[in-house]
Amino acid sequence: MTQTPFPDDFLWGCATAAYQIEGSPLADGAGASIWQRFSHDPRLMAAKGDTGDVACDHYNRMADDVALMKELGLQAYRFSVAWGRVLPEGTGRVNQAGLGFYERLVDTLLANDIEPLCTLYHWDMPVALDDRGGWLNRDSADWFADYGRVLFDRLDGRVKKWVTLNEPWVVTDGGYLHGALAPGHRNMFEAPIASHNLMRAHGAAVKAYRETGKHEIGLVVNLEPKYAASDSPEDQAAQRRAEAYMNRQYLEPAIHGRYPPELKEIFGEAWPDWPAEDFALIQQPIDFIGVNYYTRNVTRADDSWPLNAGPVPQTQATHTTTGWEVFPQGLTDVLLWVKENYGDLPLYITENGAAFYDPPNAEGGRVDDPLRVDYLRKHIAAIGSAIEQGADVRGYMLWSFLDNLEWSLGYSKRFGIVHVNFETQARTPKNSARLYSQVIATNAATL
Ligand SMILES: CO[C@H](O)c1c[n+]2c([nH]1)[C@H](O)[C@@H](O)[C@H](O)[C@H]2CO
Repeated sequence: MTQTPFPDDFLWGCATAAYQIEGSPLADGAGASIWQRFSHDPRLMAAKGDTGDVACDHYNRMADDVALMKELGLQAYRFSVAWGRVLPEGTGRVNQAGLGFYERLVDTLLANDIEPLCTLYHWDMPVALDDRGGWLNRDSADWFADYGRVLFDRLDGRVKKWVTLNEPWVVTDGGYLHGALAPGHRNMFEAPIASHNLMRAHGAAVKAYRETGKHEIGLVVNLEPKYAASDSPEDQAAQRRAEAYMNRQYLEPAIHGRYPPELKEIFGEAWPDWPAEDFALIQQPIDFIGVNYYTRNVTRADDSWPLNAGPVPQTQATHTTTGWEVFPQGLTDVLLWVKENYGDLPLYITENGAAFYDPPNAEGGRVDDPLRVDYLRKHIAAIGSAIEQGADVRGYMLWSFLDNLEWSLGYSKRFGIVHVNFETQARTPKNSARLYSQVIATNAATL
């Protein structure tokens, strides 16, 4: 066994999101979100009948869940706020009961020496705002900044690491282009507009934070490194298109104040001419980049796929139950890619994990998940390799603390290191949780 020590102040935690774990989406005056609407619509929801009405019942079990985080040795916890709990109409009236839940969560985390990392937007826009155009409305930047101010005013200081958006790419590709996620639109002309307004909202929230905030705020992007299938010009071009569309579309404007040129080629007439002043707003300086990494893509020119860029199946590799290749080297590569292309901003892995088949019930209080143990060992070692090569990685938020609602795929895809019996709500740490506790205790990767 070889050990790779991590920096002394490296932050080990887990990540979740409000709609995936909380349940009680309309409790205590909360306003419904687009995921409440989407999950209850059998025309839209792939896993029909799986809604966030109960989920992991975290809204009622928060104190016990934090105690379990403490027992496992977590040093940090990345959660998201349900916008509609705090602002039921999305703007204006503050619902103190909803804000109070997050204040209790933060205080309970701090009382257990667990650092809170707070994500403002993890996909659950209030329906009241979606009915006003949602991310298609340029006013969404102001709505989002005002929502951020409510949280900054109440929690900044106790929360010292803020995230504006979780994965704007998934929000627009899933929610506006392909319709697989809320709000379920399928419109090539809408996707760039939603995408651009999300980034304007990101910038507006960062700007609002700088008015009073005394700590750190960043952006979380999903990065899937694209490896050209061959040196052919066609495959090289396909790799560039795929990389621009998924991996550069948000970091380029946030860091460099521009879009990759490939996007106008990809969207054609659906790509607007953006007002120049928008980029000054979007490019507000941030304190860190959050990287969500799950897998890679070997990319070839293939006109049966969008962008004329399709995946080359890696049939020799292990795959997760979501169909993703297990490829730890991709995490090392993508962290170094961020450093090379976007400079030396501190990086956090804000999500990494895997869904493998786990039994619905824990037999005798144990859940053996060897594939997840192996996945975590190798991906944590991959981070160590990136750090050794100069990437300034500051922390790792494992996805996820609990088995939870995997969006339109429902409860069948289990990402948790803690098993949830959704009949009884019993929590059972899996063997991967025990491994993670060892990693945290030793502050090292062991392979
Ligand atoms: C396509 O992979 C993305 O990076 C991604 C994967 N995941 C995510 N984004 C989301 O941020 C989480 O809410 C999901 O539960 C999680 C697992 O699917």
